[in-house]
Amino acid sequence: MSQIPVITIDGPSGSGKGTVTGLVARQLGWHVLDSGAIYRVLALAAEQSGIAPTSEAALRTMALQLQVEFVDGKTLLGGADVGRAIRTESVGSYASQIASLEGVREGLLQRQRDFRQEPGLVADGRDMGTVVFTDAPLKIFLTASAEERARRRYLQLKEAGHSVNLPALVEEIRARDERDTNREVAPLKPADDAIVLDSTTLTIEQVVERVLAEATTRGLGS
Ligand SMILES: Nc1ncnc2c1ncn2[C@@H]1O[C@H](COP(=O)(O)OP(=O)(O)OP(=O)(O)O)[C@@H](O)[C@H]1O
Ligand SMILES: Nc1ccn([C@H]2C[C@H](O)[C@@H](COP(=O)(O)O)O2)c(=O)n1
Repeated sequence: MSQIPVITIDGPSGSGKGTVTGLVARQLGWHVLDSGAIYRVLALAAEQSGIAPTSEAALRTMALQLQVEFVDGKTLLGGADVGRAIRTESVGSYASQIASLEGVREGLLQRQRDFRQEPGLVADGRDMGTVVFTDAPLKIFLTASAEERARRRYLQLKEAGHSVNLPALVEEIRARDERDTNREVAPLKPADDAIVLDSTTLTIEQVVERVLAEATTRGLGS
């Protein structure tokens, strides 16, 4: 397998993976893979085409042909900017449903591995350490309580101008955890060799500092 280094950051929704991934990658000068964004774009495309979240064969074909690009901080689907549209809880929930299908995961696997480019990659998702980059020299499993994650998501969505309801968000996050953790294919769980970090009472800076310290210990990014 490739020797290009990868740091995997897996964990449940709202644990801070995306934020920490971006900051760690910036500090190291590495690339970023937001694998959840790819699942979300597929979910949006499927919704728009009226494909049911259970239509595995159609979703696998769509996964293999998906015209998704990440350009200058924008997420493009067939050239259209869908960065805002994919961030709703409804698309997140649809993404979580289709992500339980083996055909969908297979259809997206190589696309994710192609992000492994010099000088290195920080990969954010649910199965980065357990399936996609099993040989990563540093694997982090980032978590936080469901209430704290819902609170963070509430503030984030409100700030982005979405109308939100905190108790509904807690329920939504719990339902998504349940689906992501209990699915048969690539369930959300720490890799055996992952470092588990609970960020419930940590600031973003503290989490980033800890990840960078673990990277330094392994001689990464120096
Ligand atoms: N340690 C932290 N303390 C406080 N707020 C945080 C912390 N980590 C992340 N946040 C905030 O929580 C929100 C969710 O974080 P982020 O989007 O990075 O989570 P995520 O795990 O990538 O979620 P998802 O998997 O659903 O995309 C953001 O607004 C972020 O600024
Ligand atoms: N590697 C991944 C990334 C994402 N998913 C699924 C599960 C999530 O509920 C959904 C949206 O991801 P998010 O943007 O919230 O990180 O996509 C997955 O199964 N595997």
